[in-house]
Amino acid sequence: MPNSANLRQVLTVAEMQAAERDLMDAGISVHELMQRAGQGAADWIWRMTGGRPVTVLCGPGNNGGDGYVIAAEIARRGGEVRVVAPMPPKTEAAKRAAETFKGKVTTSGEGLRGEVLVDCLFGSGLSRPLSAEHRALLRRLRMEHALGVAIDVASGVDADSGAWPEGMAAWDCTIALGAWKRAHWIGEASAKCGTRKLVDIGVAARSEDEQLAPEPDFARPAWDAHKYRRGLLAVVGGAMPGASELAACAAVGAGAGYVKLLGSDNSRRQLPPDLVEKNGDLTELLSDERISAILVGPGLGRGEEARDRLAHALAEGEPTVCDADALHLLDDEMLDGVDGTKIIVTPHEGELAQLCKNFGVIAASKRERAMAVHSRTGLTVLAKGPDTILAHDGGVAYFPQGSSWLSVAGSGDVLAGIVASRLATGDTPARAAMAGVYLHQQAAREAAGPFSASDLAQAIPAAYRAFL
Ligand SMILES: NC(=O)C1=CN([C@@H]2O[C@H](COP(=O)(O)OP(=O)(O)OC[C@H]3O[C@@H](n4cnc5c(N)ncnc54)[C@H](OP(=O)(O)O)[C@@H]3O)[C@@H](O)[C@H]2O)[C@@H](O)CC1
Ligand SMILES: [K+]
Repeated sequence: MPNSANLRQVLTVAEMQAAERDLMDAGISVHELMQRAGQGAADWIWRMTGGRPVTVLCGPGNNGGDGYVIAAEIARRGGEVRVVAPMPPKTEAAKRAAETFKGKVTTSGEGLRGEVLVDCLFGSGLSRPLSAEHRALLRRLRMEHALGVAIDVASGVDADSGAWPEGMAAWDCTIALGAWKRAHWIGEASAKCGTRKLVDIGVAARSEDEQLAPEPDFARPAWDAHKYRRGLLAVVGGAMPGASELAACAAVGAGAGYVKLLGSDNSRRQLPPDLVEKNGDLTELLSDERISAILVGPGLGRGEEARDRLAHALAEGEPTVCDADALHLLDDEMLDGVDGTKIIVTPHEGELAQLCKNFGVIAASKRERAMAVHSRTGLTVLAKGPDTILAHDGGVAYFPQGSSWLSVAGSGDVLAGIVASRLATGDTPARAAMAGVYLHQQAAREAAGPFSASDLAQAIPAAYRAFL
């Protein structure tokens, strides 16, 4: 994924329209933008499909206009291409684009069997749900073509929420025009848009409020590094030691120089050789000045003792990751006198709902819930799941979708360990969370599912190397 700011920004439909106006104010016509968008998309389609017969479904607006540019360009390159246009072009730019396509145009495409379907029925200008007729047309054409490519956003998708039209088949590829929209990264649309490509049409970086998280760029330890300088992470264990051990194992390979497990019992268990465990009075154990970050929550329990251990951990004022059980115990009372901006919470859907309840937050979508908890508390909120969303002091960050093999018990403990390890190295909460998600996803690639959570933890050093 490109790392420059304008190619990472995620724009709403309204922001995209404003960006388009800015470009026009700078003297670039809609026609020129459509040429850039359509030619760029045709380029990707040509590369992906290698000249196989293409059907372009064109709607009445500028998304349809892009479709005519794509069709004309494929024909110019010698490809076999036809257009299905259930409605004639309505906008000036689309009419002009339609004139440049000299090939076959039909209104229904009945009896057409092709190899590649390019969907330009509706894009970001969708103003109401798809009619039954349009749904049926899309479904039929999609079934009759082996490969489906959606232009900008799949027809019928709400570009701002990622809501997917019921019963609509998934696409193999979606080519975003000008900038990413939220639907490329969140909601059901993010899971069904297939491979994502972005065509740069010259939209400038407008704001960093919403962006695709940049990939981490790790460096080797400095020549004079030692284990404490690289970061000492304290993992506060609790009633169920397995989860905190797993998180600690994951943390070992993710950047911190030293990971210490602070247990709550003295029972002798077989620990992995890289883990150091200390038992005893938590306040005393946490008083080690060299500790640079704390992880608390996995296996903590939710009773009085757990509450007490969490309060002790937070009282240290160190950069801290709160996960799992800690997310049930966090509330205004627990955060009283604590600097929330130093804390990352890593909730899944259910835990995010619990946080909302604990902090009296009511919001409709996962994105809004994460943002509301962040603005209410100052916490950095990493709302994990198939569409992970990070609400942080710089705005909202989105991520490519990770492997579905990550849906395994203990996967969340591994993520918490990785994020905490990054925090221990001195990363800001936002950077630690972003790097953590990418490392977790890369570890899943390295472990090549199906894997257990401990296989995943073992794959972290290899994942780390991928970002060096
Ligand atoms: N922004 C940029 O910089 C650039 C944008 N570009 C492209 O423009 C696209 C946005 O174009 P757009 O605004 O013309 O909207 P689009 O999606 O074609 O649809 C609007 C038409 O569909 C109609 N309509 C809507 N919903 C309907 C429904 N359910 N059922 C039936 N009709 C429905 C609607 O009718 P109306 O609501 O007016 O009745 C109107 O006629 C964008 O996705 C990108 O591909 C690039 O070319 C260049 C740079
Ligand atoms: K489309």
